[in-house]
Formats: sequence, structure tokens, C-alpha cells
Amino acid sequence: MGRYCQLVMGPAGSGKSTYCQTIMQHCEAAKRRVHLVNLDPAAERFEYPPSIDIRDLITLEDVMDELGYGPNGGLVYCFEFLMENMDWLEEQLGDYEDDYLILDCPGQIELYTHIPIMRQIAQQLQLWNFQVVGIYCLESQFIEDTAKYFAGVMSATSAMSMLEIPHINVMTKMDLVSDDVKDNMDRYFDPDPLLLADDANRSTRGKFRELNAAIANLIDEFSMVSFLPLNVKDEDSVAYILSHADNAIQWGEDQEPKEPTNEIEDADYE
Ligand SMILES: Nc1nc2c(ncn2[C@@H]2O[C@H](COP(=O)(O)OP(=O)(O)OP(=O)(O)O)[C@@H](O)[C@H]2O)c(=O)[nH]1
Repeated sequence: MGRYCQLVMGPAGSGKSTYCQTIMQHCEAAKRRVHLVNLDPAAERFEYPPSIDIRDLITLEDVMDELGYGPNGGLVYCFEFLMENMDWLEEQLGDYEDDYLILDCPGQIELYTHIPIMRQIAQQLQLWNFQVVGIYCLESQFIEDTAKYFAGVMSATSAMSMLEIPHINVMTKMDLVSDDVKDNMDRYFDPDPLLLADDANRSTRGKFRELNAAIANLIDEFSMVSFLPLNVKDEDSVAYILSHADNAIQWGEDQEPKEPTNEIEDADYE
């Protein structure tokens, strides 16, 4: 037994909430107990109501109305407020002593890449004895354009190095990927730097060749970037990602030996 959580991050609209709902649904069907935690003070509605909700502490709407902040400044204010009131979160989490939590985070990537707020939250969760894995969602549209893919990879890598927790990149919305891209997907899931640089060179001006090669080599040298595809319509794909997340935080080790499943090899992304 122990405390486990997934910190679900990624840019705005990348499918974080859908990922969380899909995992909740999958676990419910498997009679497995997980709880949703909403860390987005601007969230509107959830199919699975969160067990813990930052909006009970502070909402972006109130901050904008009462303090006159814009949406981005307001969000940073909400998190600074949360940092000053971590006892609130500790108390909320107190009810979940031997549990598995899915934390749905906001889509402003500054929180993971520029300012250390998510890092502090991850560290605090670890101090409260949670095993934490970061799930970084990037939407599949990124793989249709190598320049966008580079940008996505950079943001994912930046979040990974900032948070210093086990990290899994998830390529969301695979049901939207066109057939011709599906045939070439491997190069994006487990990137080949030469192919990536070639692709990028075709769509950028000559003066960016060296930069493209440098980014592709960076991706290769650190062997840090790989993606797990998520097709929410395919249970095998959901189970595969969950088994990787479980493995990263050693969930279930005291219950049964766990290896990530290989079912994805047969998964159909249609
Ligand atoms: N077709 C398809 N649409 C998806 C999928 N995941 C998310 N979407 C759609 O993409 C939009 C954004 O999804 P969300 O899950 O709300 O994304 P988010 O990252 O939580 O968004 P923010 O919290 O606003 O940053 C919604 O319209 C979803 O219906 C998916 O797997 N397939």
C-alpha cells in the first residue's frame, strides 16, 4: 500500500482532462479505485466530479473579478495562493492515505517550464510520501508538422527537466491522425534524428538547417523523448499507458509483479 499520483500536464487543449476522464473510466470498469484531483482554478465541468478541487480554495474567475488580473497573471496568482496555503491541500489529501490520484493541471505551460510552481507541488507531494509520475500530453497534430513537433518536444523536455520526476509523454487524440501519417508514426514516437532533421529542412528555410540538426541531435543524444500513443477509443491503448504509469511509480508491486503490457503492438488506431 502507499500513495500514488499522476500529475497530468501539457499545453492548453492538449487533451489533459480527456486523458484523466479516460483513465477514471478505465479504472472504474476494472474496479480499481482512483480519485480525480482538479488543480485547474479555471476548469468548468467534469464528467467525473473531482474528489479534491482547487476551486474550493480559489477560482480564476474570482481573482480576475476581484483583483483585476488577466487570465495568465490570475492563474499564477491562484498558484501562488495555493503555495501559501499548502496546509489546505495537505488536509484535503489527508483523506487519501492509501490511494491513487489523477491530478488534472492547467494548460499554461509556464507553470511547468518557466516558473517553478509545478516543481514545488511535485516536491511537496513527494514529501507527503506520494510516488509521483508526470504525464505530459501533446496532441497528435504535432506529428503532422515537424517544426511543431520540435516545439512540443522542447516543451515536454523542459517540463521533464524542471520537475525531476519520472516522466511519460503521451501523444493524445490519435483517433484524429490521418492515414498517411499513421504509416510513418514510429519516427515520432521513438524519434530518428536524421529523418526528423530531413523533414524539418523540407519545411523551413536553408538558414535553419544547422538548428534543425542540432535539435534533432539533442533529442537523440539525451534519448529522452519518446511518446506513447493514446487513442481513447481503444482500451488496449489506455491500458498500455496506464501500465507504464503504474510501473513508473511502482504501483501494485506489493500486489502482483507488473510489467508494462505489450498489447499496444496489436492496437488499432482507427
Ligand atoms: N477526437 C478527439 N478529441 C479529443 C481527444 N482528447 C481531447 N479532445 C478534444 O480536444 C478538446 C480539448 O480537450 P481537453 O481534454 O479539454 O483538453 P485540456 O488539455 O484539458 O484543455 P485545457 O484544460 O483547456 O488546457 C476538447 O474539445 C476535447 O473534446 C481525443 O482523444 N480525441
